[in-house]
Amino acid sequence: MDKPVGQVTPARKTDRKSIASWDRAKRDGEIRALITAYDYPFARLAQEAGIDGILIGDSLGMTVQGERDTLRVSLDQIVYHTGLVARGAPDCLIMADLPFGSFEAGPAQAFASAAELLKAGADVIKLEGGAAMVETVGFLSARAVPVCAHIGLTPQHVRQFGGFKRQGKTEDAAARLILDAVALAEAGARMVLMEAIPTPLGAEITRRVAVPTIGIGAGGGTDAQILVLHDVLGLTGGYVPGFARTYLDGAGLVRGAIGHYAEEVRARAFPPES
Ligand SMILES: Nc1nc(=O)c2c([nH]1)NC[C@@H]1CN(c3ccc(C(=O)N[C@@H](CCC(=O)O)C(=O)O)cc3)CN21
Ligand SMILES: CC(C)C(=O)C(=O)O
Ligand SMILES: [Mg+2]
Repeated sequence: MDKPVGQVTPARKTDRKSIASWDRAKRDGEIRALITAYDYPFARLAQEAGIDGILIGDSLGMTVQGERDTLRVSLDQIVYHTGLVARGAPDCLIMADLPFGSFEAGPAQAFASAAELLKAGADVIKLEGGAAMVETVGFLSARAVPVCAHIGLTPQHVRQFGGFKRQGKTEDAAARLILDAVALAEAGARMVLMEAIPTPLGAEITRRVAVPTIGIGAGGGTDAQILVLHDVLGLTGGYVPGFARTYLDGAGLVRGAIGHYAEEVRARAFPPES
């Protein structure tokens, strides 16, 4: 860690909320950083720390709800958490996940769900899927909904994949992901997020699409990086993907503080005598 805990980076003046600013950053070769967050205090801290964008990810099913996958997260839950995060980080790009079951039935279902997320404060909605989602992405894009297309390891496909498995490992699979990314961008996607794919493939897709790319476990060749908040802070109870980096022993700090408080109560050191 370079900085003491609690030190606040001065607010960044550069525009990081408008999608146009992300296009500009790609053009200028300026890399950007996103993180997930699910509530007001962490969103506020992320903005103060100078993060460019915040994702209200359906990973909250795992990090916040303690589930083993993301499948049971509801649209209402993402709407609720998006409101909290948007209030905490008004200067960051706010991206919200369309959860499993809220968009796959067709473009009309996707639009109704996406509209709820924009009303809750999202600047961009993210949906998982490749070629199968091209029509939906076109429909949303023509109707005022900025879309980020999520390809590669799409956790909502965990049953189909048979686990959280890295994608794009064969030449065929890599070629298909390139075609998917190009088709999604041509259909109107304003961003493409790639998860758990080989580094050269992440770089190749970044060159092939005009829109900004975001990578997680996709190597250093993407226009932006994203990680899950609880992994960064050392708060994830359970499996942390190998590509994540933990910058803080959050679990140790929190356990220590709560333990200290409980100890003082038992020792009658808290509350103080009045
Ligand atoms: N805490 C947390 N961090 C994340 O980054 C994250 C979540 N949760 N939940 C939703 C998805 C799932 N993620 C993952 C999970 C595993 C791999 C991975 O690389 N898996 C190994 C082993 C898979 C296996 O068990 O066979 C691989 O080599 O494929 C990648 C992304 C990323 N996302
Ligand atoms: C891991 C990121 C990309 C995500 O989709 C989430 O947090 O739900
Ligand atoms: Mg997600």
